[in-house]
Amino acid sequence: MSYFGRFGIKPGFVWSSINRIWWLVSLNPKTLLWLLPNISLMSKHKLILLRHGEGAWNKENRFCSWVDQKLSENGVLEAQECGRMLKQHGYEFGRVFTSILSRSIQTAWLVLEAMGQEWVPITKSWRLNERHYGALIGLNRAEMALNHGEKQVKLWRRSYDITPPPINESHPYFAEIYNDRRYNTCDVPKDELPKTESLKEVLDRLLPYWNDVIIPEIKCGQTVLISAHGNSCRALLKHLEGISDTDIVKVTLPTGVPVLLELDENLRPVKPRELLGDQAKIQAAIKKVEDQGKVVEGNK
Ligand SMILES: O=C(OP(=O)(O)O)[C@H](O)COP(=O)(O)O
Repeated sequence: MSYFGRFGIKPGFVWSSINRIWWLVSLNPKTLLWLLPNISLMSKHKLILLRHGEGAWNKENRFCSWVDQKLSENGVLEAQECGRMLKQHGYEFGRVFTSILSRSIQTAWLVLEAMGQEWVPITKSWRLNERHYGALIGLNRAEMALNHGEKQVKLWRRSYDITPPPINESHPYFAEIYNDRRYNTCDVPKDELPKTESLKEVLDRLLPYWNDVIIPEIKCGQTVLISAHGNSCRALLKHLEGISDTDIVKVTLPTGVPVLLELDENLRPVKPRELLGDQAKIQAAIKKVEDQGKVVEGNK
């Protein structure tokens, strides 16, 4: 799909618009002076999506998902650095949204603290939780790749509509997750909470929250930070950027790197997403996350 196609813009429309603009400018070059500032006005809202800083199980290469883990020492530094960078860029958040998992909440606290914006309201919902990885929770990705093949692990991790086997009561983390009282506070009964999810199912449970709770804040003019997880952020990116079911496989987010989306008044992106920070470091971090699903050399 073309770049414009991702945003639902047909190629014919793009060419006819370019021709029309060219025609206007050739009639009167001063049109350019009017056009340039107005193009930048198309961006009405700035939204920051953030995968939390590194958690203890990111480091151990285990599927963490709904297991509640705190940030590692490195994750704390990543979140603080992210806050300092957002402050330098002049961001002033009006609302922050997190999941109900500690690593996303702790990241939001550290970011706001580094920005001197601790007072900004934080709203939490299970609907921003990481994808429920079902029976895969707690397992090591590299060992899974050795036992099931790298291709299968990539399908489980990155495909749109493949659902891993569900978690059941014999799973070592079942009780820890479902006896946790945070799940009594959800807007669905505990026994209706997921036992596994594809990315599609993450989007299905996230969208009502995005539409009913987050969008109204953005439309009121608030600059919003969503501090969430690799896959809940991927699901939202897929929705906002109109990424196809096949292309979403190629999207991987590193920890602690803010993703800037500039949206028009209808909350459609006006330019490609921007991962803020040192681009070489960001590419290396993305590769590191992708490589988590590969067999470790010595074990082949
Ligand atoms: O807990 C997880 O994501 P998170 O660290 O963003 O919360 C998942 O285990 C991420 O795994 P993945 O990168 O294999 O999708």
